[in-house]
Amino acid sequence: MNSEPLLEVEDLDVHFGTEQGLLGRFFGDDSVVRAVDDVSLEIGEDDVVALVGESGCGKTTLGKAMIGLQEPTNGSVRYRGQDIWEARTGESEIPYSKIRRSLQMIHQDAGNSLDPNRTVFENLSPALKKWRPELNLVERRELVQTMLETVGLTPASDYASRYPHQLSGGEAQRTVVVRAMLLEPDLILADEAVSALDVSLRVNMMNLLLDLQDMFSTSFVFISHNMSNARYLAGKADGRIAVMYLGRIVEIGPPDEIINNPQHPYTKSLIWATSGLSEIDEPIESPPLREIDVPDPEDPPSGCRFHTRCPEAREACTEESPELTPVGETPRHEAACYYARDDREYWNSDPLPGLEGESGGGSERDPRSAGAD
Ligand SMILES: Nc1ncnc2c1ncn2[C@@H]1O[C@H](COP(=O)(O)OP(=O)(O)OP(=O)(O)O)[C@@H](O)[C@H]1O
Repeated sequence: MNSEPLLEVEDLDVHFGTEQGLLGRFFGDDSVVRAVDDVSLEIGEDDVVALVGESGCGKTTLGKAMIGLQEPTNGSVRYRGQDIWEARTGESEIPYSKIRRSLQMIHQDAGNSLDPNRTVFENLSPALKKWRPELNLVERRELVQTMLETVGLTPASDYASRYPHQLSGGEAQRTVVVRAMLLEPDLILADEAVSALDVSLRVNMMNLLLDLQDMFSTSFVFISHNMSNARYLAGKADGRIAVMYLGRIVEIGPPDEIINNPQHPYTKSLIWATSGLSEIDEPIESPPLREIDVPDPEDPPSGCRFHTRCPEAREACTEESPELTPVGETPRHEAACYYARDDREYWNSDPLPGLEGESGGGSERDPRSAGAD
């Protein structure tokens, strides 16, 4: 990975106001969903990050903000040093059109993003016409067919003249991937790009994305609620897994570390929920959670947002939200958890009611009992 980041997300918030009606507004009840809250993340050249977390934790919102499709409430996203939203709204060193072309997205529902009344070539050609005006029709056709061949849609001339309804789900998805790749982007956001496919096609599709990533050195952000897929994609590409919970990244690191040496209790619960994932999997009957229900994102818990479900939670966790900090020996492994970093204030505070004396309270890791400072 090159040292200069391709994308820098800094202190990013994306908050959505919710419809309250006249009465709610009159009484000042302006509820806000903090879909993304204080997220910082760097994506390098030729870098791969798999973003995982439960439904509604903010993965798509963060992804869209990263490629300029969602306006931040606070904070910034910079592409090669240029603030994307400043570029969009005014003067900039890198024109917004260049940024737009460089940051592409592949949606889950490929079929719907193709025009049903146009052939594959006609679906793919307009973007080329716009962004590669130097190419004539013959050259555009050649390029489209070469890319169709690259993704295994052969004979390419046959596929180029098909209509979307003549494609299977996997073929439509490959067509959408070609459309994104034709623009030679620096980064592709693949939002649940394989989850709509049959299980048998998923691995093929993931392998294709990895091959393209390798061939063109394109950076990828894969959004997935599935830890196995995240591990496969980030593992093969020597990338990272970022775990999101209620708008925040709570742990990030190399896939082997995240899976076999998770530090955040939420990551542990995700791994628990995915059978056969961890090499150190010990059969635990019940989920490593105090509370199954996810809190209301309009009214998230104070302090660490996971504290209401966390088996390691102490009073300190209800007061302040821990920052992502390096954990363990492995570079690039960070967790936002007091327990993971043997925080003194945490260990000096009381376990939450109902957790006193439980094994989950982590007393055997208490650095005070080990004589740590
Ligand atoms: N345009 C919007 N207006 C209001 N709330 C929104 C909007 N978009 C997303 N949200 C809310 O923001 C939160 C995060 O949504 P988001 O779609 O980013 O989560 P996600 O992790 O991608 O979920 P999923 O895996 O189900 O797609 C959710 O509570 C969602 O209801």
